[in-house]
Amino acid sequence: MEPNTILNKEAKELLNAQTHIWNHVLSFLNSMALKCAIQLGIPDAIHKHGKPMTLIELADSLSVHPDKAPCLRQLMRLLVHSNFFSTTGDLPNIDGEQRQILARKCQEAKDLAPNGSSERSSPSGEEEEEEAFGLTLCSQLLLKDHPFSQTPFALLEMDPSITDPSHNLGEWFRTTEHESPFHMAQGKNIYERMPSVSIFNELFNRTMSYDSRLVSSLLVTSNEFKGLIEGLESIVDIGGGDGTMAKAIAEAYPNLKCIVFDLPHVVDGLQGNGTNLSYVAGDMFEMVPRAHAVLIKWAFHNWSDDHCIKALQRCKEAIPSKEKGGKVMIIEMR
Ligand SMILES: C[S@@+](CC[C@H](N)C(=O)[O-])C[C@H]1O[C@@H](n2cnc3c(N)ncnc32)[C@H](O)[C@@H]1O
Repeated sequence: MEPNTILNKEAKELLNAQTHIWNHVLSFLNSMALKCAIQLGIPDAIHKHGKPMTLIELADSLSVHPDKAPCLRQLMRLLVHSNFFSTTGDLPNIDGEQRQILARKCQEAKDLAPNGSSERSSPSGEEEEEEAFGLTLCSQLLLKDHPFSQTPFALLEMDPSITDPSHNLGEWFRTTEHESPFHMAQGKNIYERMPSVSIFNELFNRTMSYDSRLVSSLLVTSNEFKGLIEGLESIVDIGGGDGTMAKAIAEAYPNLKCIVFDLPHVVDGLQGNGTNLSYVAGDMFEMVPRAHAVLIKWAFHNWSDDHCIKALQRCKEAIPSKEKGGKVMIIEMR
């Protein structure tokens, strides 16, 4: 092998390693860019427009200051790269002078537009920007009114109360008393904290409900699920939240008795359907309502192995033995 080749390979590997580190260090910007798109309402603005939007139209409809239009373009480029938006035109690099032109065009469009709308006829005689940003399936799932909207999930997981504790992960490893970095930061685990922060509680339950809508729409009528619940008289959804999943099951299988079991602050005040859906409040580490099967969807997600073993033991006590048809169904995080 040529010495030069060896040197090139090493140099390449070195640069790749450095790039790898940089990508990891900066990957939080992907999350924050997505959060910003949600905060600005970009998916809904494009959806409302009914067709892909040029940058100028977008900046105008979002009330982004014209000086910030070049930054909005960078944001959109990043989000196109991450497959959140499509683009009809090329996305060429723009230099300093082009940036100024873009900011000027946005300002002109804004000045000319009647009552602040983005409608304008090429104000400076220059060619209109060709690139226009459209929705992809991923950004459709971020629309506020989409039945499977992932916006609550995104806002929940990127809430500072969830992200801040991870800055102290190293410190957490050196302590014994805290079960999680969240616990170390707040002095409580997420479920103990929830009842006292109603906005967070509401966002959390909404997040889970939207996820259950999506999962239940795919799962409940599948042949695999039908096979699993065949012959069962009752099922209890452990940590079943607001009951979105159990409701879907109860509707699809009117002869199956469905129980939603969750902590009091989640299920208190929720009403069953008077026939095959009911709510029970309690603690899965103490006692689980009796049923022929237990369904566990994301319910063990925030708990230690010891906690999960304890809750599983309670679940086993609540159902008939396997020989008599008892079943534990676990639908965990993908
Ligand atoms: C991640 S959420 C999952 C909710 C629902 N299964 C879903 O997938 O949409 C976890 C649920 O477990 C509940 N939970 C936490 N600790 C519990 C306990 N000790 N007993 C019963 N439910 C509990 C929470 O209140 C929350 O609704």
